[in-house]
Amino acid sequence: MTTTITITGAGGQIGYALLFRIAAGDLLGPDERVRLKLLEIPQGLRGAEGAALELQDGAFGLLESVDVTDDAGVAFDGTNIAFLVGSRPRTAGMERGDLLAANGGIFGPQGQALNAGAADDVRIVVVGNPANTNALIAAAHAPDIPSERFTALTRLDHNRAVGQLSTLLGVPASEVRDVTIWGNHSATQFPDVAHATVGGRGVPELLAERFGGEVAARAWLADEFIPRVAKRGAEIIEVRGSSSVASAANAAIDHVRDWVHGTQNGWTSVALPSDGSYDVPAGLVSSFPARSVDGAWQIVRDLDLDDFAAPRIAASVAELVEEREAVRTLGLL
Ligand SMILES: NC(=O)C1=CN([C@@H]2O[C@H](COP(=O)(O)OP(=O)(O)OC[C@H]3O[C@@H](n4cnc5c(N)ncnc54)[C@H](O)[C@@H]3O)[C@@H](O)[C@H]2O)C=CC1
Ligand SMILES: O=C([O-])CC(=O)C(=O)O
Repeated sequence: MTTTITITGAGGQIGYALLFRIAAGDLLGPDERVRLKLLEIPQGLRGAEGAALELQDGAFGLLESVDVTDDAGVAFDGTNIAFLVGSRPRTAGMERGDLLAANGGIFGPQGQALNAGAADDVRIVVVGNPANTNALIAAAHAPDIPSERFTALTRLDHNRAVGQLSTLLGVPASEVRDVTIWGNHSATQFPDVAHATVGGRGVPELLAERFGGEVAARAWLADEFIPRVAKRGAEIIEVRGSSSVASAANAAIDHVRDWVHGTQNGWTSVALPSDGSYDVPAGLVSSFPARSVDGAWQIVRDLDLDDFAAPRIAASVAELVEEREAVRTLGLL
């Protein structure tokens, strides 16, 4: 079998990190051949062409072809999986709101091109920020594609939360299960450990042991863990001098691999159009706990939300509603 995969912004940093992992089989496994389609704007084409030359030099056994184009119609024709990465990254001092106007205009035309040419089984993940609202815009321009095929990446936030717990509790990341990122891929997100477990024990209980009581554990969550995870993107920008790249590409691969092959080890976090669960307005692209079953995301339902969680989720959802209003006002929806 061969899968056609489109990567937008393929000449940029995350594109460069993604391409080689996909070609090496990290996305779909060692038996699935891939056809890569690299979309760039004219000024980014040389970067994508250079990456294509290096892909050739990698002599990847699974790589059937690589096409580089600045025409979205060509890039999305027949695509089975689309990574929408291309957009301007945030730089020091910028908040995601600043990116709405700068990047929102990219996703309407790309939604239309996907609608016109993508394969019937297309799966789309938006990485470019502001990712949730960009996915909302793209879905709104693709009436023939089921809206649940449009997702946005909060797996990086999820992995960051798992990484923090793994380090604190001194356990391998693979033992940390059922963490949830709720809401927007922004500083308002709510990384939730209330249902998380390690080795069959609840994380809240383990944190209470570690910090000497439930009150101290909650204080650590509110004052250290949540802001650390939610603002990790800014921390990386400050330390590296540019935004997350390899970890973002890794998360995008985790997201699509689990979508195609099914989630292992509990649930994960995915931003997808709400069906009204947990009082998130229907249609809003918000992050939820989700499992992939038979190739489709299913929101994990009926989790109890206490008075620590509910207002935090509501605050992030309110930000998504504001973003939706802002792009409506800009005429992008
Ligand atoms: N959701 C997430 O967890 C994360 C999202 N990001 C976001 O990912 C995006 C890409 O980041 P980087 O690769 O570091 O940026 P980059 O600037 O290195 O690459 C972006 C590429 O997109 C291209 N591009 C711009 N408009 C395009 C269009 N209309 N069609 C196709 N290509 C287009 C540019 O020419 C450039 O080559 C940024 O928006 C960044 O904020 C970054 C990290 C994590
Ligand atoms: O913070 C940024 O601008 C890049 C990003 O989305 C992240 O690292 O989570």
